[in-house]
Amino acid sequence: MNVEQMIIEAKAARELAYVPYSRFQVGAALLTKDGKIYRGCNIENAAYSMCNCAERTALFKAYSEGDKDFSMLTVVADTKRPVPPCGACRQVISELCPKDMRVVLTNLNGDVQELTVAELLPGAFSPEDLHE
Ligand SMILES: O=c1ccn([C@H]2C[C@H](O)[C@@H](CO)O2)c(=O)[nH]1
Ligand SMILES: [Zn+2]
Repeated sequence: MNVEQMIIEAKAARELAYVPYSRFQVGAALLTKDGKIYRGCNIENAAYSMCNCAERTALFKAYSEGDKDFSMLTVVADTKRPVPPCGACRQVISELCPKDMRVVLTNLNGDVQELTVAELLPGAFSPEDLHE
């Protein structure tokens, strides 16, 4: 599975976004090490704080199906720059994905920014910090 195909998957996911409040559609695609793809879109709610981002939708779908080994995450939105994941998603990605995993951020203009999970959230609070 190559990056271009993963971006197509994220764009398809974006079409399903439920965004009556922000009108801001986001799509994500998460690739497992054995080649399965989980798509995610953002899903909003009239109780605004319940909104769930596309990245976390994809990750939670995979995790809840028992898939926990990931090799790439792509994210797309209609932004000027490649869409930057929010802080909450960076924290969740940081805990559930390998530190060296590729994260590919894009927009509808075809701009691409690629970074690793470690680069996405330097100094992340981690499970190792919980207990001495
Ligand atoms: O990387 C991002 C940034 C924002 N959103 C969602 C949250 C909310 O539904 C809308 C506006 O913030 O976009 C995502 O899904 N992913
Ligand atoms: Zn987010």
